[in-house]
Amino acid sequence: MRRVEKRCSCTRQAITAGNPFSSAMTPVNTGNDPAAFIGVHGFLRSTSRHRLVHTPLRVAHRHRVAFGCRGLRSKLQTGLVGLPNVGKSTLFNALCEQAQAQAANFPFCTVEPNVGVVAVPDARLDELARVGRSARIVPTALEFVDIAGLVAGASRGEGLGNQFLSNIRQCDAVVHVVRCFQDDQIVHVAGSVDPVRDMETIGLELALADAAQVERRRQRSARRPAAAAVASAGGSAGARLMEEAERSALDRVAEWLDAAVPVRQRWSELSSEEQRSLQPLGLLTAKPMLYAANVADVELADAAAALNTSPSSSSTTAAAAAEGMGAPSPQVEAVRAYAAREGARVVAVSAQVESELAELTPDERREYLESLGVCDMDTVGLRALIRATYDTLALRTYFTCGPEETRAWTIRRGTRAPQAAGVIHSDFERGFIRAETVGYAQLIDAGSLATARERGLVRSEGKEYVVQEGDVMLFRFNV
Ligand SMILES: Nc1ncnc2c1ncn2[C@@H]1O[C@H](COP(=O)(O)OP(=O)(O)OP(=O)(O)O)[C@@H](O)[C@H]1O
Ligand SMILES: [Mg+2]
Repeated sequence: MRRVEKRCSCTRQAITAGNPFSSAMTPVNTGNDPAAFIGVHGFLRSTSRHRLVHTPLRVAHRHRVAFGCRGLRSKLQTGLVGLPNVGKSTLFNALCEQAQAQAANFPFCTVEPNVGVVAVPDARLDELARVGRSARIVPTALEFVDIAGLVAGASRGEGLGNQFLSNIRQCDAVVHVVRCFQDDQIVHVAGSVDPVRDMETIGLELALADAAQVERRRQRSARRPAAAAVASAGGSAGARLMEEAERSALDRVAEWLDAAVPVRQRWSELSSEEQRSLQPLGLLTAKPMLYAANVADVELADAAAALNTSPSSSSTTAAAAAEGMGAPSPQVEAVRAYAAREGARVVAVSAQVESELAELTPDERREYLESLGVCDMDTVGLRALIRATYDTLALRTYFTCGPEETRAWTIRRGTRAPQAAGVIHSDFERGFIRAETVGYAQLIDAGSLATARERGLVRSEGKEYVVQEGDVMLFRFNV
């Protein structure tokens, strides 16, 4: 078995997103029968009244993007957060299958945040492409951001300063990377490996940063003229209500943070006005978060077997034994128990294994993973982490499928059909007429769009339709 030495940066070119499952990017059966295509060419023809369109656009993969340009971002960003030297950049490189971030055995190796585009694995794409005889597959993608390590006191400017907290503020979700691997050669800023202490340290710094932010906001709103006075001076009732919502939200959140409770844990207790009033603050502990337990290579199989059980289960040892795996290490068990108390999800990864896999041929990968006792990479490592991140962000996928391509699109839960169409192009939203829609399972079962139509499975959905996970859609629009 070839073991790969630690990669240094700049040894490989940035490569396209989609490589976590690059086989899915290769063309599938193109077929010769246009009539058999889903979304036949007629859908692309313009008529005087309207056009029917399926995915004419090409995916715009980016390898480096301007950080913090929220208005320009097309993809949701997830920040990799944690203490220095816990493996964030190694994981980031593996996620992006590129060595664009410098990963090395010294704390504060990363200073500027690196941003990479990562394809979201989805086995349904292959099936759809087969049915649609699509020339290619385009998965949907997320952006990951490799953020500098935080240390105790970061909220007061310790370490490399609390500007890194503002890097986290720009993200939509957080993956907290926790070191569970023992290796005397790899420096730990606190001198020993203790994942729960590390989780508390980072959690506390984020809570302190939020508390300071909330306090500043409270002081500012105290300096504002009282709402009643504004109202009597002609201020709108809506503005007054919003101001009241903000005051009460700030009071409640300050109380939770005082007790070191992450805001995300109690977010649903806030009214929708209170939630809206807090949005501009970008509170760090309000962001969806999951833990990535970074384990040693030999621990990966056992850790994954333990952590893939439900976060609320009280013990994983029995579950692991039932799976025929060994018990997880005490570190992994401690991470699982801590996360369970918070109701957070944990995914086992080995940044080291992932970075080594990226250097191997498919046969070598299989051999290496088997030697580690890992049979199914979908349930451990990066694929599991990407999927878990997607779920943590409460995202949904719908598909478009035609001879040119089968493609996955990301929307937030609860998105209506016109806004879902707008993810493809703003014209589709502006001129939305209706969406021809069939569920993924029904389409696969029917074997072709024609058969699905014959069976009455293709519905014509209007502007109020809330797009469901796995919908396959064709948008009819007129601009
Ligand atoms: N699972 C693992 N097992 C063994 N070594 C690992 C593992 N994960 C990461 N490492 C090693 O830990 C060291 C630190 O990794 P890396 O530079 O990715 O940390 P980082 O969290 O990005 O640090 P910083 O915050 O300083 O940027 C590297 O030498 C890397 O090879
Ligand atoms: Mg780093």
